[in-house]
Amino acid sequence: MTEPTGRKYRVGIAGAGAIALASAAWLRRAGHGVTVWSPGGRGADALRTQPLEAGGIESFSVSVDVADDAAGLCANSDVLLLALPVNGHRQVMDALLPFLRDGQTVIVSSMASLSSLYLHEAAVRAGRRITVASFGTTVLTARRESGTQVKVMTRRKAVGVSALPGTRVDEAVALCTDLFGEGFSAQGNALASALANVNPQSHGPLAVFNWTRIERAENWPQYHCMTPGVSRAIEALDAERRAVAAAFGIEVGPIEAHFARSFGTQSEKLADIAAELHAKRGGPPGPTQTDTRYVSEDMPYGLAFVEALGAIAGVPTPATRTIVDAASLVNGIDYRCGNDLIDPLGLANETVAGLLARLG
Ligand SMILES: NC(=O)C1=CN([C@@H]2O[C@H](COP(=O)(O)OP(=O)(O)OC[C@H]3O[C@@H](n4cnc5c(N)ncnc54)[C@H](OP(=O)(O)O)[C@@H]3O)[C@@H](O)[C@H]2O)C=CC1
Ligand SMILES: CC(C)(CO)C(=O)C(=O)O
Repeated sequence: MTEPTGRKYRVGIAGAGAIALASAAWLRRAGHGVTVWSPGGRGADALRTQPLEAGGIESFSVSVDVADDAAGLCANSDVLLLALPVNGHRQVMDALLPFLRDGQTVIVSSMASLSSLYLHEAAVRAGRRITVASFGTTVLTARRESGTQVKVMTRRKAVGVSALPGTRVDEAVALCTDLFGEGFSAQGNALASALANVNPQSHGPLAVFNWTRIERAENWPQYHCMTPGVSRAIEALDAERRAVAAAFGIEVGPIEAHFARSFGTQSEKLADIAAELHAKRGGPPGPTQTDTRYVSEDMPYGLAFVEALGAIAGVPTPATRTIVDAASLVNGIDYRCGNDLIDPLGLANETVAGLLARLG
């Protein structure tokens, strides 16, 4: 196991939402310097004058710095952490790129749709030697409660890390361990990280089959509403995710193992895991806005991406297609058109061997 060295870093966090604020609080408390940047410009304003308060599994408050723009964030940081929905990755990566320095590492949490490959290839074209590390999930789970308050629900015990270039993966694991503590291990490549992200497979059916609750802004405990039927749909999507990964020579564990690793669940069947989580935690509440990232992020960047990979590898993905179609129909948005990474990554003309070669 990699042990922390005790080295302290200046960490720049792009994002001011739940995971950005939770990570800021955890890193600052561990003694790292932290600067936060809200890409829209306003999300971190209150932190200029007030402390950041963490609640949930631990309660404490810290002070963090706030950057005015991408240039200020990069100038003040040894390491960058991207903590925002994947819808914003391309735009934020484009904003950061001119200011990244050789030797810097950018950690993408959580990564989907190979956004980290987009950044790494853009950096190479610009003559920059950076490392892009990816998690297919987050270290913490959290909800933002206000501009200065975040509720942290979990610190995951095990998180996989991949790197671009792939040769930098051990350094990426060591860096993450220095920042957050133990529990990080090397993941094969960035595609393994992207396909280890199970949010789309769980959030997709959860949102589609609870859509009236979302539209009516009802209070619905997410795991209580992950009923046996919804769990069956999630299992079907999960089987397709794993089949697509296998076609690229990547073995990803089943969603049940993800829940056991992240939340310590004991049950074997997904519906029982959901019941266990509901009994243990009662939450989190399901989303109550129709632009929830459970659809706006997880459909285009998660499920439509699995479909695109399935098309490359000749793996059918009918259950995934059904959920993307249903979400598109019910929300009046074609989620297959909403992924701004598939085109610049050139996935329409890619092959299995060609894509794997770019991840080395
Ligand atoms: N919360 C959780 O427990 C978990 C989250 N994740 C994943 O982690 C990532 C971050 O999640 P979370 O922090 O909860 O998300 P939030 O919705 O809380 O993130 C909000 C932040 O993202 C920025 N943002 C949102 N959309 C865009 C965009 N299109 N362009 C630029 N910036 C944007 C906002 O910008 P601004 O400041 O300008 O308003 C804000 O800073 C997501 O990929 C999510 O799926 C994964 C597992 C658990
Ligand atoms: C907290 C949790 C587990 C809920 O699905 C999550 O992954 C998210 O919010 O994205």
